[in-house]
Amino acid sequence: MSELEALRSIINESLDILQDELKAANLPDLFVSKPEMHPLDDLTYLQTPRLFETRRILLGACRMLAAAVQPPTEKIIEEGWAHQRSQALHMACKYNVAGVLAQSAVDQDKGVDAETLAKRFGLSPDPFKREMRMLASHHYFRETSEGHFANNRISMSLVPPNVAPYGIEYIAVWGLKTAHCVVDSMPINEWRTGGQLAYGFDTDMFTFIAKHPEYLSMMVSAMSGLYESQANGLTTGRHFPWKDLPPGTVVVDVGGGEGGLMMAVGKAFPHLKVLDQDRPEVGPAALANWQKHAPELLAQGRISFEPHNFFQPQPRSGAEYVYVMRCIIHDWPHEESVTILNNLRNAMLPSSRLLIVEHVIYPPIMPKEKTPLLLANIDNNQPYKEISTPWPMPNGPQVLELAHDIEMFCNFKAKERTPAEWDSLLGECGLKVVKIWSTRTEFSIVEIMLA
Ligand SMILES: C[S@@+](CC[C@H](N)C(=O)[O-])C[C@H]1O[C@@H](n2cnc3c(N)ncnc32)[C@H](O)[C@@H]1O
Repeated sequence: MSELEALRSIINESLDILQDELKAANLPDLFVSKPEMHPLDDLTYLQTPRLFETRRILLGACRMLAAAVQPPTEKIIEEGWAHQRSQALHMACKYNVAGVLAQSAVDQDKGVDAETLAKRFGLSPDPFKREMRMLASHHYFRETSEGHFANNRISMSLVPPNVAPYGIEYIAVWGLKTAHCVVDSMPINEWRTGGQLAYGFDTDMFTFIAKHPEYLSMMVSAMSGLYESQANGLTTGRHFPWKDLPPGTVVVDVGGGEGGLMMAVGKAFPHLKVLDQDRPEVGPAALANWQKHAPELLAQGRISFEPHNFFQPQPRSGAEYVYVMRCIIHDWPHEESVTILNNLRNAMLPSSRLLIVEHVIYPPIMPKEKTPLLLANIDNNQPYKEISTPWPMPNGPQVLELAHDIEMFCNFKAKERTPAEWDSLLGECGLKVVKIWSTRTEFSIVEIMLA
């Protein structure tokens, strides 16, 4: 069978399974053009294991099919222009174009002409129209007739308070400038990160952005929105068995930020207490977050904040503690990561567990054997586990996870890790992996104990 034939059959079979899964979950078929969100677009929606895997495989197969069909030079040049798309999305978000087009006065069949929209935003009509047209050609909006634009399902996710606009602001403003310097940051003797070269600072990034409220708020909004929406997928008992932890266990979130993950854990598991450790200046924001979103946890005394510097010894040691770190180690170069992990290792007992929640990278290796499509074998009543990708698709596809990996290099000369890289780093710190739990989010949970 040729690659093209194999991809055709993967796509056909996966589409059938996708539609069956949607039907079984009482969900409408997926679509692009209608100006409304699909229930699956709610980032807190927890998909069945088979639905999640089917979408993952289908997307990978469609991307590979496009690579087979598109002339290679065209693909290379098209993707090289990706920054234009990113800036067009930035324009759409900055002026809340999708929000304006979602107003009830807008005729969704006709849309609004670019000139009216541009005037409202104080922009030149012709370039505005052309930016919108480019977005429409990538299915972000609809061009309903020449120069008239309306929302579709994709642009509806650009309407605040959905999290996508905050992500785009970070990517198109901060991320673009740091990415521009990434190649210059790669020579062996260049110690500076892409971010340091781009913005001209020589401290770590957290120190720099703490002094620049415009970047700080951009990052906090992008991270908290995206991270919070993943909490549901991380706290389901189907992944790490939180529910089996003994009553009274205290989950210590090291570098827990505004405490979103701990709030989700505390709400989902009433037998647990949660403790958020972070830099002292983060405490008031965490408290305000819980007062607003989880006053009951505060009243029950099950959630609290403790100032702690993770470069200092971990003060909480004992059988009642489970440690969590989400998106911490990936922010630090090797030496600092070892220090942070050693501080935790020194506090851990043989029975202790450390849960690192990060993007685990599975390299996109081409399959040597002809793995069949295994979607139909997935049992929705069993815990979620990634299936091997069918031939001829490479392992993965992990487009988002790998983008985060490069972003960690741009910002910190840090990284996301493969399972082998986790073994190596943890081994250096007297720790070892118990299990890597896949979740139906972009994160995995790496369960760790003393070696
Ligand atoms: C990427 S955020 C992750 C926040 C949180 N774990 C989450 O997933 O939502 C990194 C966190 O590390 C914290 N941090 C940075 N340096 C720290 C230090 N030396 N000690 C403790 N926390 C620190 C920051 O304040 C920030 O909250």
